[in-house]
Amino acid sequence: MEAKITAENGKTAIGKDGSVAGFDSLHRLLQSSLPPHLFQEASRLLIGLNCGKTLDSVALPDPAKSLSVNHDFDLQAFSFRADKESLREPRSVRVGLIQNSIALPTTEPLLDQKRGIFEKLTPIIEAAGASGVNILCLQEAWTMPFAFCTREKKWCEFAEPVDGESTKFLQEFARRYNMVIVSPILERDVNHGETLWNTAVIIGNHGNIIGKHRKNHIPRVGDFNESTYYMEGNTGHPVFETAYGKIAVNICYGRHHPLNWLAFGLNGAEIVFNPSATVGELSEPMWPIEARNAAIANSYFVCSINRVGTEHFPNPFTSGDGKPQHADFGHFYGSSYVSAPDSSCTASLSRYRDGLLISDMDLNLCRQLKDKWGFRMTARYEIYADLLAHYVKPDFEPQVIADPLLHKKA
Ligand SMILES: NC(=O)NCCC(=O)O
Repeated sequence: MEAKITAENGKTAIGKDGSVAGFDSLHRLLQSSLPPHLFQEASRLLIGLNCGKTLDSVALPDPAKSLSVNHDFDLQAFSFRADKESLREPRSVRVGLIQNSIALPTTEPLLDQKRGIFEKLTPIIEAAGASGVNILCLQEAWTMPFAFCTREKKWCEFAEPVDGESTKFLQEFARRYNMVIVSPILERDVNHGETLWNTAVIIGNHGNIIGKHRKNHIPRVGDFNESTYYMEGNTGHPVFETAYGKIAVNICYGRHHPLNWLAFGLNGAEIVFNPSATVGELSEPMWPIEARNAAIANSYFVCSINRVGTEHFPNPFTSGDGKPQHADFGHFYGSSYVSAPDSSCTASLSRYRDGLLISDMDLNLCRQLKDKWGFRMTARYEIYADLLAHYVKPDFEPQVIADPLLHKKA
């Protein structure tokens, strides 16, 4: 495709459809615009090298490819290597991430909207199953539009108990494909007064529910009025030991909190999923950095997922910034990707199309990076524990040593 780049003087080249000047992603734009040797160099600088080489793409089986063509979703697959070890076998796992737009307008009956998403996701989950994915993760609050900008309470009807309809829907696939599935939903806790939480349900590869994790950090930024709906999570930083490795879930806004990432690492996570819902104007420059940095700092893989498209709501709302009322959040820019502990990462999925990103990873890479860089050994946790223990007390005073000359009269 010809590049139609129109960005000038700070004007954006993002198309109405959410494309980058007609391309699915920045990566695709560069690939199409640069001569191959320059693209290779740009790629090396932008997404790094894994064990000294560019990531290999992985050939997927024909049924998966046909599903992506017939149901119009982006399908990409990559493979991360690790060095061969003498005393341990490779620990290879195939991970799948799904990003998608909603299926029906937000004005349709809620049940139709939810079932529409189930229907839309079915071929994408089947493509993951046909590709032999071991662990699959969906996007944040995947069963519903991301209505938390509206502050209207009718959207609470989408909330489900951990063993509700969406879990039952996914348990079938988990059993059929021997696949662990991470399912981020709006949870209704029926045993505690029907309270609401933003929760990831972990479904084991036998269709069993292994456990759940509730989002720790809730945004109070822009139109993200999520604190109107549910409370800060109370499940700590659990790591789930699955048939395919130790996994954890850092839900969306938690990615801005380095200690949140650290805590999952301290509990032994090898892969941390970051199912998200975030929009271009707010966070797009942060998106390629934060998860990748977390993967490096904590010697684990991070799988970042963002939803796709612009969701319009029936009633307009304001953002408290003096700007005119509006009825959408802005564009959810997709761009799901995987980061490895050696600082390499995959190209991202489309900025505007539904997609399935598959990544093979040898989990031995986590310990290899710990041995190489020694971040855990050099971390000096005790001095930070001491600082934090003081900081949370009301009588804390910052350790500031002022230049005595600063306050002397001339
Ligand atoms: N869903 C959510 O927490 N979004 C907050 C916005 C952001 O973190 O980019």
